[in-house]
Amino acid sequence: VYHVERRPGKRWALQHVTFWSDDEGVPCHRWIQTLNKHLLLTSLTCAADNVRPQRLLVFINPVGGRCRGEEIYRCHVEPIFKLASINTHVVVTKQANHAKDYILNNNTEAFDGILSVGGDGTFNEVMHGVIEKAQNRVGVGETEGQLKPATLRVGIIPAGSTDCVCFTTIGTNDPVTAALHVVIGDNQPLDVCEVRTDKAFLTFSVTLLGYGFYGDTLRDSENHRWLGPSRYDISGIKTFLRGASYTGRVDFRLATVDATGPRDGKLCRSGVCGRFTAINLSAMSSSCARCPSGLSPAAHLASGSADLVLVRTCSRSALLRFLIRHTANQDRFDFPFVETYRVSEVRFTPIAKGDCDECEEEDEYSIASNSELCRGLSPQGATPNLCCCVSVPHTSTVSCWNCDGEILMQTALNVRVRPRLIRLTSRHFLKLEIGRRANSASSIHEHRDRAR
Ligand SMILES: Nc1ncnc2c1ncn2[C@@H]1O[C@H](COP(=O)(O)OP(=O)(O)OP(=O)(O)O)[C@@H](O)[C@H]1O
Repeated sequence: VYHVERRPGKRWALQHVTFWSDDEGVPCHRWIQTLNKHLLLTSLTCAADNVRPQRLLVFINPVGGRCRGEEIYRCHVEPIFKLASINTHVVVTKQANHAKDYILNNNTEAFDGILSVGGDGTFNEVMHGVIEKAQNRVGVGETEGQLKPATLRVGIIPAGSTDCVCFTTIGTNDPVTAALHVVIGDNQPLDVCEVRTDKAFLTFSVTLLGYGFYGDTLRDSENHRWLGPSRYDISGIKTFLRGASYTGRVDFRLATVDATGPRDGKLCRSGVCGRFTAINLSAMSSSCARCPSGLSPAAHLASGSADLVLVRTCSRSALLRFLIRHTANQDRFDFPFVETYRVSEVRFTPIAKGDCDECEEEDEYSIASNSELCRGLSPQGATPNLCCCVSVPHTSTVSCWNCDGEILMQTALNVRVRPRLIRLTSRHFLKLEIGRRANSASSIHEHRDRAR
């Protein structure tokens, strides 16, 4: 009998127990029948969507991370699925967007779920595919109304560079652990951020929307792809040394736990304006091996909100202290230049010259000097004539957005959290929630549901 054994570091391993019987009158197949019947009963008495999957569609990205996707799947995951009698249809992707197009153009009703073997980019493709399919081809993003939650579960077997989605949801980027979560039928709803410009839908995001520091780091890392995952370290150091900050206005709607409505008491904050080293919006804690507790450790997975972290312009030493706290288990928000909000909607606008009332004010944490002022056009020409307080030395007057590891060139964005839009084949680990989120009614409900 195969079973899951929990190991340190949130890892799960496959173990087995062998039973012997001296009584020849109890044939082996009766033991097996009884156990299978019991397993079936257990699944049926849990929530209906907790049933173990029997047929999965699997996409393998052969070029993600260290190009080990196929090897990881064949050596570590496929044997587990065979033991669990899960039938699979495997597609090795041939180019970007192959997985999304496949989902949209083929019948997926026969499957209990779709897995991506790769990094966050591959997962993102699969997620876009299932969300778009769930809208019955109405055209995702064409409407600003409700979006239908996707019923098909999506899962991730980590084989990428950062594997943020996997690490955040199951606590490790170990492929065997991820496969075991799939096998036992774990699933968890997940909020998704819908990203638009004023005119059009752009994309969905689940991990990080980062402007400034994380946007610049990603943009620079694209020049060093040949370095593999370590390109993020090199580019992170370069971005830190540049010390750029950008001017903009951030408007947002604070999240509350109640349903929305004209009398819901939701507050609408507007006009947080100034120079920012980083603007981060996380719909989940966004953790990875380097930053195990994540960019925003207490972000919920499925509460209809996201965590907005505004890092105002600051000295390099202050920024370094802020970044170092991400690697240790310390409060990274306990700095006077860091503001945090739990929000349901955000709008970001880069500020044009003359539009910023706060430019004249001396910023306590500013590292800009007049010699660093840059008044050129943005690289995209989208936001020309930027405010004179933009302190971007040497190169660019605007940053770009890092959207789950992909670059967005549009700088002015509207983001709305779409609650529980997809279901993930994972189990949210409770310790973090109980320890840090006990003051939230929604998390208390989540605990109660889970306890049931
Ligand atoms: N066969 C392929 N050839 C080229 N690109 C592909 C192929 N299959 C998928 N892709 C694209 O590769 C991109 C990167 O893949 P992925 O995100 O899985 O790896 P990564 O960037 O190394 O990992 P992470 O996102 O975790 O840092 C994805 O955006 C995906 O669309």
